[in-house]
Amino acid sequence: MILTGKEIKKRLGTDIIIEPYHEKYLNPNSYNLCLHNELMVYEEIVLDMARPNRLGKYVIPEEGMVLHPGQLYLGRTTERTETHNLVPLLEGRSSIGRLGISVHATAGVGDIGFCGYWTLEITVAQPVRIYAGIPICQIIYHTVEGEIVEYNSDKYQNNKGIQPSLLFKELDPNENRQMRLSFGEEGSRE
Ligand SMILES: O=c1ccn([C@H]2C[C@H](O)[C@@H](COP(=O)(O)OP(=O)(O)OP(=O)(O)O)O2)c(=O)[nH]1
Repeated sequence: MILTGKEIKKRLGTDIIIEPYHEKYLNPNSYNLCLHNELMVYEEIVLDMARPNRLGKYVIPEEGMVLHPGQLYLGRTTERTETHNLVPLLEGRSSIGRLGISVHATAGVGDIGFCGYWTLEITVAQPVRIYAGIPICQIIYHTVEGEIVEYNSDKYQNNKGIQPSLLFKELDPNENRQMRLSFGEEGSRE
């Protein structure tokens, strides 16, 4: 079941922490989260999922910043959230989607126990000017069934800001090479 706005409000300070919280962002069954003014853009032409990739940092100025199609922008929410006993889901807002702006790349599901700022994987369908501080997405809370094991990852838990992919942390370089060899890469097939 999805929590209503009133239930979200009732659980503030216990199962749900949203900092800062503003009543005006509470919806019938979600809460709007705002865009921070920091953005990051990968500087590599080809990203390597097995290694850290270089990033450029930008600050969205007062007059806004034009985002362009074909580019991935990593942003983050202004709000730090903590969720216990519920699954937090990150979703776009219709008004933002109607401008051709997507706020996540297929991964909108958060974990029970996730604490931190949400990293946004922003792409746009056509050039569009964005501004910091706008409510860009919404958080939805799902009740759960079954025993709970809280999220406790060394990748994204308790983050302090935008986090690029840390997938490389879970890849053992030797295991990874073996996998590539078995798929016939690196010039030989095993
Ligand atoms: O667009 C998103 C989606 C999720 N998260 C946060 C909440 C979530 O709890 C955490 C980890 O997400 P997920 O479990 O999808 O990532 P993973 O790559 O599987 O990481 P891990 O191995 O740490 O679970 O990142 C974001 O900041 N942005």
